[in-house]
Amino acid sequence: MNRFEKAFIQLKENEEKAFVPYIMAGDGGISVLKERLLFLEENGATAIEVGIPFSDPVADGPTIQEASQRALQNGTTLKLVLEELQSIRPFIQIPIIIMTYMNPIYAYGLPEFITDAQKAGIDGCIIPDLPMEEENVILPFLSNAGIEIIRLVTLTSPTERIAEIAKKGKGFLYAVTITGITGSRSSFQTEVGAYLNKIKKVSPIPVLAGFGISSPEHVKALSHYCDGVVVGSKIVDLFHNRKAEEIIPLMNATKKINAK
Ligand SMILES: O=P(O)(O)OC[C@@H](O)[C@@H](O)c1c[nH]c2ccccc12
Repeated sequence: MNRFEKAFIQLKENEEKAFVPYIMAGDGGISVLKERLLFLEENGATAIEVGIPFSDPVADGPTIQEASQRALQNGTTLKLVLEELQSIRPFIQIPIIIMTYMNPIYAYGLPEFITDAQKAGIDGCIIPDLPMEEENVILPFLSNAGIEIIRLVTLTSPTERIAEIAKKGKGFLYAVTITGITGSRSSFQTEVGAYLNKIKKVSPIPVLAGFGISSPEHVKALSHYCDGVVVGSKIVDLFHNRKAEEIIPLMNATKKINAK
């Protein structure tokens, strides 16, 4: 049983929904990564997405683009992050997911990336610019290393494609809730509930909603239709502005006591 399966069984037993925060590694310096991961785990994160800074994050909005720039200016590299995660791994029990584009992996060297990600104890990867049709460049190596690909589906994905993608994974399915890039939003398209219900019907693995989620109300509303949420920009913003305590009510919105 991998860490994802353990995490989701725990959620089911606690009758809670998943909360997966995203942070940018190296934003605030690589030295704060451990304390931020510990803080998120201690406050109820189901798993954590660790972003690798990149000069051309095409799927990211301004908040994460700026975090990426700060991390790059701090001298953050994929190698540095994997080394730091290897030293942090023994202290963190929940799944750790690397969020990176393909370019940093190619620049690092695919075999070396797989070796070092496995040494770091990474459980999953989100690679937004790797469509399912092109996965075979890396999937066999990740599978051998016990690393899951967390796949994305979007509002415009046909149902058959959603079903096909959902059947390939073992971690969770990432349902993107808006047509566009990452970044906190004030509202969602009305059909997002029906969209999440449709995905839940065809997915054998947990479905998490992500993009634009930035308040406890959003967390409750969207996790009603699926197995939980991913929150990135809001978390990046709160850490950057030294308001980490405001992350706690966001996470608590997925807890049983709040689930109305
Ligand atoms: O920032 P938001 O709107 O809360 O969305 C989550 C997102 O940041 C995180 O999952 C992520 C960061 N970069 C990405 C690129 C593609 C897909 C997902 C991501």
